[in-house]
Amino acid sequence: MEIQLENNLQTLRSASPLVHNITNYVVMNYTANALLALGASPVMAHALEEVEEMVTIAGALVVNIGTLSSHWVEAMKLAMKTAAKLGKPIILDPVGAGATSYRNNVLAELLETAPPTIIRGNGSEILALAGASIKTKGVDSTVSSTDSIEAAYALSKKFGSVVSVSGAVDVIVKGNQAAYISNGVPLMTRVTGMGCSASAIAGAYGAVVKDPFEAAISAAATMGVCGELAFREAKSPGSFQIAFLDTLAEITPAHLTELAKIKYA
Ligand SMILES: Nc1ncnc2c1ncn2[C@@H]1O[C@H](COP(=O)(O)OP(=O)(O)OP(=O)(O)O)[C@@H](O)[C@H]1O
Ligand SMILES: Cc1ncsc1CCO
Ligand SMILES: [Mg+2]
Repeated sequence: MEIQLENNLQTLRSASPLVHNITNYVVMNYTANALLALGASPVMAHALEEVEEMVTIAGALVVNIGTLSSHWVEAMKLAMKTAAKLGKPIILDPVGAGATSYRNNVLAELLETAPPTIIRGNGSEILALAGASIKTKGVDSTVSSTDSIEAAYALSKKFGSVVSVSGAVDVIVKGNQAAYISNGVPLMTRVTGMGCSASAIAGAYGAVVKDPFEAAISAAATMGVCGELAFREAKSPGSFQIAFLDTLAEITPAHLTELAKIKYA
């Protein structure tokens, strides 16, 4: 399988798609900055009164349940329903799945509302979403991405979604296909919002790349390669956050093909 990493980044930058995010208070600002830095156009909107219109003008919808509450859930459902009707890609980040029963129940409702185009979460979240009785430590994973491959396949088959599991190796699954991306640096787990940015960037690629498997791979490779490049400049959490944003803006398509480590199975 040949992924057009370079073309996809160029297309993202020239199209600058509007990405509609319903995301959490913790990462809202960082996620918007990450999308802008890479070349997309973010909007954060969660009012029930406007999500329908916003999805209509957006290229993709990213739903992140990080700091959910009941009003937001209604807006998430309406936004997902609208995106599905309009054929726009839906990215679901099941933040904290497996930590509380409220999160698990809401996720079940969201999955019933509309099947996501891409589900992007860490190992624990993907296991929990697939129905395993796993206890996620708040929003942090307690298992490796490679321990959730079977869960990722099961979810992909059940919902027809691409499932992207982040970790030391990112595992991306669609049907019977899998891609393994060995980029990134462990420091990425020491700052908040890297996973949420990965999901938002999957939305940006999803808006411009037809095949969601390819979009998810491009997003994970972009995150991982940017992590490695940023780590050349910054070795501590605070400065790394800033260096990572700078790198999203500075990364060239050639960097991606030079540094991305992708294997297919
Ligand atoms: N040990 C690691 N080595 C290299 N890269 C990593 C490692 N762990 C995570 N990453 C990278 O960090 C990014 C975020 O993945 P992570 O699994 O931490 O997401 P997450 O748990 O959903 O994050 P959050 O909820 O805090 O936003 C991904 O791009 C992933 O590839
Ligand atoms: C720390 C945290 N808590 C709820 S959402 C969030 C951001 C990372 O997912
Ligand atoms: Mg996360």
